[in-house]
Amino acid sequence: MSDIVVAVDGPAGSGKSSVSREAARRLGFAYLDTGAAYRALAWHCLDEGVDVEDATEVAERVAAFDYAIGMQPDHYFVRVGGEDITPDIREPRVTAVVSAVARVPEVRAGLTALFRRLIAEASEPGVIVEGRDITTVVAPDAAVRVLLTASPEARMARRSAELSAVSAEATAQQLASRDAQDSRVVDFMNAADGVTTLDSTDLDFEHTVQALIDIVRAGA
Ligand SMILES: Nc1ncnc2c1ncn2[C@@H]1O[C@H](COP(=O)(O)OP(=O)(O)OP(=O)(O)O)[C@@H](O)[C@H]1O
Ligand SMILES: Nc1ccn([C@@H]2O[C@H](COP(=O)(O)O)[C@@H](O)[C@H]2O)c(=O)n1
Repeated sequence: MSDIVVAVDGPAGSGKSSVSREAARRLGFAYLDTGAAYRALAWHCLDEGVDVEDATEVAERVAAFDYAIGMQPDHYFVRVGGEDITPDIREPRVTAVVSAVARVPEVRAGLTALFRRLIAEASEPGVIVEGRDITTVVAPDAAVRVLLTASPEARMARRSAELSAVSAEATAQQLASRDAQDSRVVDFMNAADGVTTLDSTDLDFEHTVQALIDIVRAGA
């Protein structure tokens, strides 16, 4: 079991995955991308022809969800039923439905239990866990708790730069719509008590990684 748990939450495009993964790599920590599990379950529902708006049907898929994720920063993978679906979970068709899957209470309970098990099983000296409800629900007792934010304009510009095939307007609309849907389920826009806010609006990637590492070293 890791001695140091670092919980990182924040809105879409704030840099949670990329910054957490790089900080974990430099610290020699494990890294857990929790959004990948919600995405993988959404992918699985689409693959099986499940109506993602039918909460009962979606909930039925959680108990037997055969999921595996790589937690080493340099060996990241996502598998369902042994099939590697690492790139597939980022497809727009998955992103479009993941919030509907993530709002089902049985899904949240099942995946929260899975995340806690994965955190407990990590053997590295520390683990950085990122998502939307890590500081408040999954690991509220984490040694270090961070809300990674950036202005909507900065987040949209960063996401647009990644998705050259999609218009900036469409990207902005998708990001805002996902944040709006997800905010109905968990509050990741405001730091809970004891959570440190890291605003990367005016920081480049390198400075943001360094700022997170500094927070970890000061708090652990
Ligand atoms: N401080 C920064 N300055 C510039 N670009 C950044 C910064 N932080 C992250 N990025 C870039 O912004 C993009 C979005 O980051 P990332 O995918 O890590 O966000 P996220 O919060 O995990 O998003 P989502 O919740 O939608 O998965 C990536 O291309 C990443 O490299
Ligand atoms: N702790 C979490 C993490 C994610 N979600 C849901 O999954 C979606 C995808 O997350 P990404 O970080 O990969 O973008 C996200 O939009 C949420 O619907 C969650 O609910 N809780």
